[in-house]
Amino acid sequence: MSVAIEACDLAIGYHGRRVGTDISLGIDKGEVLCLLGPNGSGKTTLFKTLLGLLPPLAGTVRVLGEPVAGWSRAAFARKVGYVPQAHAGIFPFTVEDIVLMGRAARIERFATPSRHDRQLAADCLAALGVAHLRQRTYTEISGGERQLALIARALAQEPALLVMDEPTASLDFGNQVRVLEHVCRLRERGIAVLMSTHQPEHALRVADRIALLAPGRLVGIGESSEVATPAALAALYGVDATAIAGSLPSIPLRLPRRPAEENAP
Ligand SMILES: Nc1ncnc2c1ncn2[C@@H]1O[C@H](COP(=O)(O)OP(=O)(O)OP(=O)(O)O)[C@@H](O)[C@H]1O
Repeated sequence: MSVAIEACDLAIGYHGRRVGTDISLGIDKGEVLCLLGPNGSGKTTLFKTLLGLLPPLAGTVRVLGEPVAGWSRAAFARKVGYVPQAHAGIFPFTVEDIVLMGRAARIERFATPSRHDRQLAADCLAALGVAHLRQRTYTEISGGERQLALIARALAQEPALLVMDEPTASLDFGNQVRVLEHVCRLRERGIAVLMSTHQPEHALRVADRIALLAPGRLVGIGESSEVATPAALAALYGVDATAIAGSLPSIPLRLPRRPAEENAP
């Protein structure tokens, strides 16, 4: 089974109000698909529907071959990681606690995290350059630091499929690059990644394929350089194509596979 997610003729929305219709897409293992679309076009709604957090208004979603509604939450959490848009949080957990929550589905009920779980949590934080935040209180760190903690939590899940909603939003330039490099590493390890971004240049750097979501419908999906053209992006965002052309990268970010990283978070 190489298909991680398959959505067919999906209609998405809330309480019967349709946000998007006729959405069909698939993601293979070891593939990065980036979703681009203007504010309010339905990216988060689509992600929540693909993850079974919102019921589809029509159509079907299969995750790793099974209908999304058929998964138990625990089994789903062992296979699928979700990085939501960073939220402030209300409970004063430490950052380590937040990351260990990613291990919850793998820890026996009533058991405490093992030495391995703690080491993995530390490794995930270190991989994102925020090992120093481990004992800090989640509600007392910056928005960008929270974003990195949520990505570390998803990595600690050791998922087969990772869905990330604007993972680079609110990150500084260095952390944006670190996260994008990490996305490339996940691909090398055979993990499927679905992510949204407001920065087409990020999508062009890491994605194998790009999907364009205009309000209400998918207007393009395919090979990144063929889909995210200046003309298509200009139409999607309602701006002049000449303003976009010079800002798009021509070289994708491809990291060499390093054996030592095979088992890294
Ligand atoms: N809980 C909700 N109930 C009803 N409508 C909602 C809800 N959340 C979002 N919407 C609406 O659904 C539409 C799509 O919103 P969504 O958050 O999916 O867009 P988005 O593409 O992720 O936007 P952004 O880029 O701004 O994060 C918008 O019109 C929004 O107002």
